[in-house]
Amino acid sequence: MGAVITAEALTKRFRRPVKQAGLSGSLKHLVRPRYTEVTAVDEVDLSIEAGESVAYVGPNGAGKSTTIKLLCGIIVPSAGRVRVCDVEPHRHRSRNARNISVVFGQRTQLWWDIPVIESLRLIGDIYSVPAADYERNLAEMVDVLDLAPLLDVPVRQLSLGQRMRCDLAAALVHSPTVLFLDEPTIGLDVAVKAKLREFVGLMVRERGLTLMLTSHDLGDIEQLCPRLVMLHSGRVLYDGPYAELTRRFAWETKITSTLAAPPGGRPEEAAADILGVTRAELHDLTTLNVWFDMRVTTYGAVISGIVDRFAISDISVEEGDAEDVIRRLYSGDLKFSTEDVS
Ligand SMILES: Nc1ncnc2c1ncn2[C@@H]1O[C@H](COP(=O)(O)OP(=O)(O)OP(=O)(O)O)[C@@H](O)[C@H]1O
Repeated sequence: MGAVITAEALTKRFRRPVKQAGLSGSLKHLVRPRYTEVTAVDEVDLSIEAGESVAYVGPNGAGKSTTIKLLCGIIVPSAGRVRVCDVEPHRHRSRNARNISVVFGQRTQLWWDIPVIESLRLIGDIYSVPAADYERNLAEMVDVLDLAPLLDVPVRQLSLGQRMRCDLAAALVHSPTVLFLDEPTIGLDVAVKAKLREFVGLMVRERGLTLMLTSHDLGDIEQLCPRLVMLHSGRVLYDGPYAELTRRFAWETKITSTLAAPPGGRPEEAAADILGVTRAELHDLTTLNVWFDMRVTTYGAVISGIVDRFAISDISVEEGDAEDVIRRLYSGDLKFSTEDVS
């Protein structure tokens, strides 16, 4: 099967007003408005095949939501090309809407005051789902998501986990080709998270659903998405297998040393002086954490540098893994060079 989602040099720029603080700032802005331009999505290339599950990750402000909005046709690109199921989303919004579904962990698409089953029926009607397809779809989702006790309950009376299960069912009533999940497991307990992931995985396997997921939850990514697209400042920083992230980015390794006694002077500076060390921190008087770049030095050289400078009673090494890379990406702590940005 061919690509379901394609983006070529997809770019979205926003104009943001520049205002000085206070009343005079607001008045000046009224008289002579000034704007600055923000490039939220910057020449992004993407090609996602039917049935693929892709995690779309990046720190706050990286451009994830803006990309999803472009793919949903809610906003118009400033430059570049985008197609979802052979439709230009912003030009044919309702045709695009038939092919996609979006679930936001923070918001519901169900009607707050009416029973869940009524919402599902309404969605079926809006999308003109044939009655037999609707019944078959509903029966499968009620079964797999264990919805039977919830169908007659108004949405406002549901717990977050119950509501998310219903929201997922609602998203799939019209059998979309593409599902966008935005932080689907935020705030859910471990058991509900597991159930949701299992359900989404099943839909991908059985229905050939194409999944694009944004999540801060590494479990979601690890369990659902073999492929990961990492975004930073609107640009694609990495696009490849989840498993290869470590080789590419986890070159920073940590050595934790327990010092025999609290060191005098400036221990962090002394440690940072060792070739290849990227940073050093002292905790609880005698715990010294040193991070180094595996591409420029070796464990042996760094350990001997530490031993030369400090009296050590214990030492341990912690290699980075994919989880660590993503955690550092989200915290803004991931170090990468401009060559990393494609
Ligand atoms: N309507 C808008 N007007 C002006 N700037 C915007 C608008 N929407 C987004 N931006 C800016 O575009 C950039 C990307 O925002 P976006 O919401 O896509 O990031 P994100 O990766 O989804 O972040 P988060 O994880 O915080 O949701 C940010 O700098 C944001 O301030």
